Amino acid sequence: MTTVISSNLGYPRIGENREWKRTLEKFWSGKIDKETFLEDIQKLRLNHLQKQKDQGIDLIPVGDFSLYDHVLDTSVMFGVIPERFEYSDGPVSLDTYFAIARGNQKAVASEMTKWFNTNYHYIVPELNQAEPKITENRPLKFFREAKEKLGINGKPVILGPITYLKLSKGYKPEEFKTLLDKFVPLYITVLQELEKEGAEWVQIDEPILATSLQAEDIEIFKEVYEKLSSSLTKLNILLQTYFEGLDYYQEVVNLPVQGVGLDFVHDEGENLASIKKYGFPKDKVLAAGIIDGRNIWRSNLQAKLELLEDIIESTRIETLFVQPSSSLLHVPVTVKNETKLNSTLVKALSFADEKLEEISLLTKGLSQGKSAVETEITQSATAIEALNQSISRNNTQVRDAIRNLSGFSSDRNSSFKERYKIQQQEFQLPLLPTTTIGSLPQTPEVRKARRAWKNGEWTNEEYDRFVKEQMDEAIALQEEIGLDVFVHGEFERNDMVEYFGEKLGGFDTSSNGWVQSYGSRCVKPPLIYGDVHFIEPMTVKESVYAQSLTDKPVKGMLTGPQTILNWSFVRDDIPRYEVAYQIALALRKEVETLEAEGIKMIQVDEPALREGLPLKQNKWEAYLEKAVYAFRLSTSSVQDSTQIHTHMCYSEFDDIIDAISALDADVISIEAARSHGEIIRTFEEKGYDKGIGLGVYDIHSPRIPEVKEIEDISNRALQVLDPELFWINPDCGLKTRKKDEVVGALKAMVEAAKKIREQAAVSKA
Ligand SMILES: CN1c2c(nc(N)[nH]c2=O)NC[C@@H]1CNc1ccc(C(=O)N[C@@H](CCC(=O)N[C@@H](CCC(=O)N[C@@H](CCC(=O)O)C(=O)O)C(=O)O)C(=O)O)cc1
Ligand SMILES: N[C@@H](CCS)C(=O)O
Ligand SMILES: [Zn+2]
Repeated sequence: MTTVISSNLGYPRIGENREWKRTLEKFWSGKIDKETFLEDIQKLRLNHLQKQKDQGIDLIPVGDFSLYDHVLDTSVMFGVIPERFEYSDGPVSLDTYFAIARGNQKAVASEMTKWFNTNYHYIVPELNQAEPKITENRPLKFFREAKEKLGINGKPVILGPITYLKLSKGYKPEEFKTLLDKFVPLYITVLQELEKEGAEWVQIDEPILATSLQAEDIEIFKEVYEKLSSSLTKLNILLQTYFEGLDYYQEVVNLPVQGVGLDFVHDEGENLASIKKYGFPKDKVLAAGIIDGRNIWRSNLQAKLELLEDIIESTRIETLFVQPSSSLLHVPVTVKNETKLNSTLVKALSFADEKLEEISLLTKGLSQGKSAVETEITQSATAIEALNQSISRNNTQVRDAIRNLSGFSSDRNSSFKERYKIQQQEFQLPLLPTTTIGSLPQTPEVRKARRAWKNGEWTNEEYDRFVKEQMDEAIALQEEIGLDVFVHGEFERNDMVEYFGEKLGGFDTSSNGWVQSYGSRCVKPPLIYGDVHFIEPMTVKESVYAQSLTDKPVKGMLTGPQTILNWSFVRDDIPRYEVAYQIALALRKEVETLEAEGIKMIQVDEPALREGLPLKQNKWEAYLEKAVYAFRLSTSSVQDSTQIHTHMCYSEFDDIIDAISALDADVISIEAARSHGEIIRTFEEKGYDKGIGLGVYDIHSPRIPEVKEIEDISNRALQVLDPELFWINPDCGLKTRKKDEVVGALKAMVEAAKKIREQAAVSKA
């Protein structure tokens, strides 16, 4: 008989009403002092633990809660603090901790990047000549707190040494082993102290195991985990993987640890297949991640129980943990406050708290027999069936369109070269046209106005008038600055994805379904629950109005199919690519409407195209082919004279440059300011033969760049890119910046463009 234990991997930090975010921001702005801040935060942390306890979770994670980011927590615990923050010794202060994440007067923040293929961002550790040391045994601190305050014997969570180092920068590949040798003894100390304190299990997260690794990496895993294990006598190590199946399944499950956590949701069936083929060591615990930690759909408990029974049958293990497929960090807190969604949809949802309930129910079902949870099994099946049968999932027009996709061309009428000539004629733009990426500052005034409108304090007319006034100001400002191609400013949008979720059919938006994106910044991913379709124009009113104010071209501004898909919670009863095609067809109608209403440049942003890449490289080609097709489906029906732009804000570019070119956009603007060198090298090697704007300044910083800096960065790019095709623009949208920062920076950018044009004219003469 297998013993079954319920477990969790991590709980959302933000609180039911984003209390975490509000407390952090109050502290940062000096509205509360440190003591109040720490008290409020502790209340929240303990409340999260208590909730998990009340939900009947046996193994509750501790130390997963963070004041900003868990990778930063790991760096700070090991004293990995860049020199510019002037840390010397002893405990790391809150000021230093937040300075690394957010920068301060003297030092720029550390870089932030995507956590695997999620929309969560971590702070990249800078290892440059790091001499790591333990500044504080963080997991121990939170293990003690849970025990003392709530009587919980928690499961400390630590980011594993190999994943930590692989996610870091500031060292050469050949230095990896030497660095690891410095960190492993510190991990041993942390674990031994936990053991002494009475911890039974420690969860060591090594999600890097779910990516494409080399055989030598696995050898490193063997060495490291041998060292960790042999230094412990009682503490059990749970080696936790997530987000994909394991290529080196046999090697991983045979590592010298007491338990292995596998993702049975996002692995495309690979982990189960491996278990069936190779078995699972009987003396180890299998921690089965079977409740989706990254999506929000209620589980069919019957199907999940069958899967668990299959796992038990195939392994005959003594102990099984039932748990989510990953930390619940990636899903909102609770469905209970969702009072505005339709009842069919709301019954089919499961956020973090409901997922914990599902885990408890499955544990009970396995331990006490199915009959113990018969009612809940029926309820879950009924809720899911009702959504599947609903009219929203059976839209014949959408289904027919998807069946007949060949009826929609995904090719423009003419080649880029021919279009280029026609568009040059049409727009008469100067050499090196200047533009921005779309959003202008979302000031507190703009957010307040939207809140007033959403709360019913403002009428539609009042809100429309307000948005128009913002556009009047924005167009006048762009005239004054002297830009060549304008934007309307995106003042009407809460978010570049949520906004479309509010307007497209097949989508709904939750009231409180927030998830952390980076630091205190959250996003509210819309819910794609039905067949996606165009209802009415979504952006045309604003674009047409803004265009009416100027003779300069104003770009229509849309978010692309892959990005809408990636930043939404997507139905899981049909393939994701099919949903992307549905979105693409809806966007195609919007593009056609914009064009028909006289908008001659249309930008379709795809910042999440790269983030959506599967973690395993052998799956990239299939993904990219579909993502490129979806983009082309959205944009290809326009006339040759209509200029299609796209934008991507990430700098790792070289490995997907062919796919980017295949989008066949007339102009792409990409983030480049922080990694200009690398990008230029990519173009040196591979070239690029369509319109391109490399970001010439970093929009994440409030700093106003010097004209000379922008000139230099542009001139370097112009050594490898054709000046006839080169655009000058910032890295990304300007919504998070203040107005005066934006004006200063854009004026410098326009000035730099003028100077480069003058130099070009001189050298031509
Ligand atoms: C480009 N990025 C995006 C990603 N994902 C998206 N879905 N969207 C993106 O733009 N992923 C990668 C990056 C991540 N970057 C960011 C940047 C900024 C934010 C951010 O600022 N988030 C805001 C919430 C934004 C929002 O939707 N605001 C609503 C208002 C909601 C609200 O909090 N209202 C307050 C009142 C506000 C007031 O009075 O001033 C309330 O109700 O109490 C809106 O504008 O209507 C954040 O604050 O976290 C996120 C990701
Ligand atoms: N058009 C959007 C793109 C962000 S990636 C903006 O400017 O905010
Ligand atoms: Zn961007």
